[in-house]
Amino acid sequence: MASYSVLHGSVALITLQNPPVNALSAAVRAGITDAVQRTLKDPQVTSVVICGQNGRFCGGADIREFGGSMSGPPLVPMINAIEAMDKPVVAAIEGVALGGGLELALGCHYRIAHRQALVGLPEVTLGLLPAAGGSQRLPRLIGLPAALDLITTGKHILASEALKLGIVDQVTDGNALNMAVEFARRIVGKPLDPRRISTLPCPSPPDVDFLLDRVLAQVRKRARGALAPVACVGALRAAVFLPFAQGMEKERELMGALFDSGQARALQYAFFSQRLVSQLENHCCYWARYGLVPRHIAPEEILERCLYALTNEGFNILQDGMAAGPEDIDAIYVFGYGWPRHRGGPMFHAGQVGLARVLEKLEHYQHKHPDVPYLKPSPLLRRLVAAGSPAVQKWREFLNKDRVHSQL
Ligand SMILES: CC/C=C\CC(=O)SCCNC(=O)CCNC(=O)[C@H](O)C(C)(C)COP(=O)(O)OP(=O)(O)OC[C@H]1O[C@@H](n2cnc3c(N)ncnc32)[C@H](O)[C@@H]1OP(=O)(O)O
Repeated sequence: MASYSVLHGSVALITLQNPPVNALSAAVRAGITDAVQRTLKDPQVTSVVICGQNGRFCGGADIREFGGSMSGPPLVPMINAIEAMDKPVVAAIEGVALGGGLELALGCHYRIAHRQALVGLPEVTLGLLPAAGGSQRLPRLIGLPAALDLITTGKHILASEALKLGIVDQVTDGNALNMAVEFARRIVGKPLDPRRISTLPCPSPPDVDFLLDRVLAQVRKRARGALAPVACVGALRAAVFLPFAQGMEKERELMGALFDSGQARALQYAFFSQRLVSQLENHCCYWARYGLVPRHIAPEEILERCLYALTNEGFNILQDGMAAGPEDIDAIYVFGYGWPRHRGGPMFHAGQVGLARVLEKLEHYQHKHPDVPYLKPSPLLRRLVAAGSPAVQKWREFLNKDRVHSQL
C-alpha cells in the first residue's frame, strides 16, 4: 500500500509501504493511484513528494507477481499520470530506486537522492527490459550512449554518479526526504513542461546507427543467445527514432515477447534461488524446531554429485559414439549452457581435476547411493585412468580404438 499525508499544510507526501524493498505490488500501485487522485482534488496541496518507507525508495516491480495474472492498476498509466500532474512532484530517493522504482522516479518532475542510494534499471538481469517507460525516458534524460550502457548491463550506480549523468537533480549526505520536502515547497509555480521527460527530444550522437549496431554486436557477444539485451537495444532504437507514444508501443511489444520467455522465467527463478540459498541458516532453525537432526551435507557433496555425474555421462556419450570427441561436449556446455569459459567445459575440467580423482569420487558416491545409475563410473573413464589419465586432446585415440573394436 501507500500512505498519504500533508506536510506544512501544502506538501502531499505519498509513502510506498511494502517491506522490505517497497516493491510495486498491486496494493502499492493502487495506493499510489488513490493518493495521486487525492492530491489532484485537494486545493491546499501545491506540491507532492513520493518516498519509500524505512529509507528505501523502491526495488521495482514486484517480481513475485510476474508468475500470476496481473491485477491492480498498471504501472505505465500510473507513471504517465504522475508526470502529467500540474503540481510539481519530487521523488525522495533513499536506499534504492531500481527498475520500476527508477521508472516511477523518472515520471516525477524532480529527483533528490541520498548520496549512497543506488539507482539502475536491472530488468535485463531478469530477462526483461524497463517497460514502464524507462527505455523511453532514460535516453531522453541522459542521452543514448549512457542509457545504452545502463540498460543493457542493468548495473546499479551510486546517486553521486547518477547526479553526474543527470538522472538525479541533487544529492545530499543528510536526510533526502527532508531535503525533497523543502525543495518541493520552493519550486511551486515554476514551469513544469521542461520537467516532463516524455516531452523531451532524445539527444543522440550523429553516428547513431553505427553506435546502436556496435552495442548490438557487443551485447550479442557478451550474452550469447540472451534475448533481453537485444530487446533493450531495440527499445532504445525506438526511443531515438520514434515519438514517445510510439516508442512506448514498441517497448510494450518487445516486453510482451520477453515476458513469457523461458529465459525470463529462468532468470527470475535464479534471482529467488540465490536468495533462498542465503537463508539456509533459517532452514536449520526449522529442523531444530521439530526436533529433527538434519544430515550434514557439505556444499562440495552437492557440487560433486551433480558435476561428476554430468562428466560421467559425457564419458558414456563418447563411448557410445554420440559425440566425436570431448571438444563437442565442452563446446555445447560453454557456448550453449553458460559453462564458465575459463574452465574449458566439463570434460576438460575433469582432466584438470584429475581423472583418477573423478573416478574415486564417483566410486565413493556410488557406494553411498548404489541406486543412482548416473554415479556408476563409465567404462571409458576407467580405461583412461588405467592408461595413466592422458590429456583431453588424446582421448580421441582411445575412442577410435574402442569404436573400431565395437564394430568388428
Ligand atoms: C512493467 C515492468 C516494469 C518494471 C520491471 C521491474 O521493475 S523488474 C524488477 C527490477 N528490480 C530489480 O531487479 C531489483 C531486485 N532486487 C535487488 O536487486 C535487491 O533485492 C535489492 C533491492 C538491491 C536489495 O538487496 P538486499 O541485499 O538488501 O536484499 P535482498 O536482495 O535479500 O532482498 C530482500 C527481499 O526482498 C525481495 N525482493 C527484492 N526485490 C524485489 C522485487 N523487485 N520484487 C519482489 N521481491 C523483491 C527479495 O526476494 C528478498 O525477499 P526474501 O523473501 O527476504 O528472500
